[in-house]
Amino acid sequence: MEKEFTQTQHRSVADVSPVISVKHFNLWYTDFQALKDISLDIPEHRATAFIGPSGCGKSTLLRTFNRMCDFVEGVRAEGVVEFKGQDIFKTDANALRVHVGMVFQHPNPFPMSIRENILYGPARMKRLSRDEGDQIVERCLTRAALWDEVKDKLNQSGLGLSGGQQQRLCIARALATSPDVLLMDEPTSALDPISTSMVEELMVELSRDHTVVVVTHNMQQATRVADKTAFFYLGQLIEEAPTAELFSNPRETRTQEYLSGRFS
Ligand SMILES: Nc1ncnc2c1ncn2[C@@H]1O[C@H](COP(=O)(O)OP(=O)(O)OP(=O)(O)O)[C@@H](O)[C@H]1O
Repeated sequence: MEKEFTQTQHRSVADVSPVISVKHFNLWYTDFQALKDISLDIPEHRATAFIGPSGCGKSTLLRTFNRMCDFVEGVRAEGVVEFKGQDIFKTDANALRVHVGMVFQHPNPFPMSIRENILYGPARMKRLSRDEGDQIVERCLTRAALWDEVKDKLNQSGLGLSGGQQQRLCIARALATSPDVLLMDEPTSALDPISTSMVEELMVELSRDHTVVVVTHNMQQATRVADKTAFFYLGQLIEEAPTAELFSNPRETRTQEYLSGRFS
């Protein structure tokens, strides 16, 4: 039987430069204010978790980081979000998404081969030789801990893989443009425990040379993978701290109540 992933060795987030900086950020869906005066730094090459009850704005903030919110009609934002010191609303959104990749809750391979899934992004950035393509495919699938399972069927459809394999394929696809930041929106909520464990291990591994930001409803997952955790409630950032500190010694009453299961 596979061993459950049990990482709890958090890395320090003190004095780590932020790769994303949010300053007094507000966001409205038409008249509804979903994010209220958020200020937060995302440390580079660390894993950060967003936790909080349903509807508190975690996914909205995550989707802001690569301007996915641009696709929603009626969205209005105020305040600043910087990626590597540049205001993301003053840069080209497609260029931003090359550097800030996304993995969704439900695995969503494109209806094409495993190889084509991986090369989808890179092939749009430059013309690739067969060798270059092969190298990217092997590097990304190896990084996503999927190479050994699929190396003999790279030309088969990505849709033919199991749910857990599909999610690792989506992670490999997100890695193919060599992003600095990987956004993950409840990436294991549709997966079985073994696949969940593999993806959690991957998040920790990837956060050594990428920045990982994960939205999760699973408190144990946040403690296992994240170096820093931010707790949101009704569109506000209530508290952010190194993960061990936030879970063992929350400062705010609402954080204490949420962590002790008094509301969900
Ligand atoms: N496209 C949209 N149009 C209008 N309102 C939206 C839209 N997306 C989200 N909202 C609202 O904004 C608020 C924050 O939603 P969001 O999905 O960011 O919360 P969340 O904390 O990620 O929730 P969950 O944990 O359930 O995914 C909710 O009240 C939600 O109904």
